[in-house]
Amino acid sequence: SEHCSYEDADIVIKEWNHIFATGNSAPVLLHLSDIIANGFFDVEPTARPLFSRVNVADMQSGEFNAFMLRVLTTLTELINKLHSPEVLDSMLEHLAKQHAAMHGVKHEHFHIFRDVLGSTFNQLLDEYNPDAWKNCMFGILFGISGNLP
Ligand code: HEM
Repeated sequence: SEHCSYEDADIVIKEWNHIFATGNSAPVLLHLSDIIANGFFDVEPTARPLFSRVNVADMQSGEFNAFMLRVLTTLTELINKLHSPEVLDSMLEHLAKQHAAMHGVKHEHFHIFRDVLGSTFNQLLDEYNPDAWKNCMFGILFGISGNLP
């Protein structure tokens, strides 16, 4: 199924928030950020200039780490709203507008990002149910990127 069921959402919420239950989430988030950013730019090096404002030239910099933490913190907020579709949709609509205003961000980038998140979480989360994540991330990623060129 491609629909994020209540049970799928429960699984994703639990598997993601396990990071925060450890009590030492910051290094885990930074490690995930690093793997995700490198994975994304390995596949799509031409997207690097889109992130020059956040100092992608030095991916260990405070600016780039802070940017990646904003993205993962936002993803956390979205995941935690999977049971509240109206709130989730309004958050996604806001993110869709922000991303649409960034020249050069394309729908295809979100397909790459989806695959990189999937393989990263599959390897690094303590528990990862691929079907639940696939079903629920579809709505999140499509909600941000559905109207992009
Ligand atoms: C789950 C997926 C994503 C989430 C939750 C997300 C979230 C965010 C957030 C919170 C910001 C900062 C907005 C601000 O405060 O100014 C941002 C900026 C940005 N995002 Fe995303 N994003 C996602 C995927 C992507 C993808 C796949 C791309 C691909 C090109 C992308 C490109 C950008 C760019 C270029 C910026 C602006 C960086 C800057 O500040 O100069 N995002 N995103």
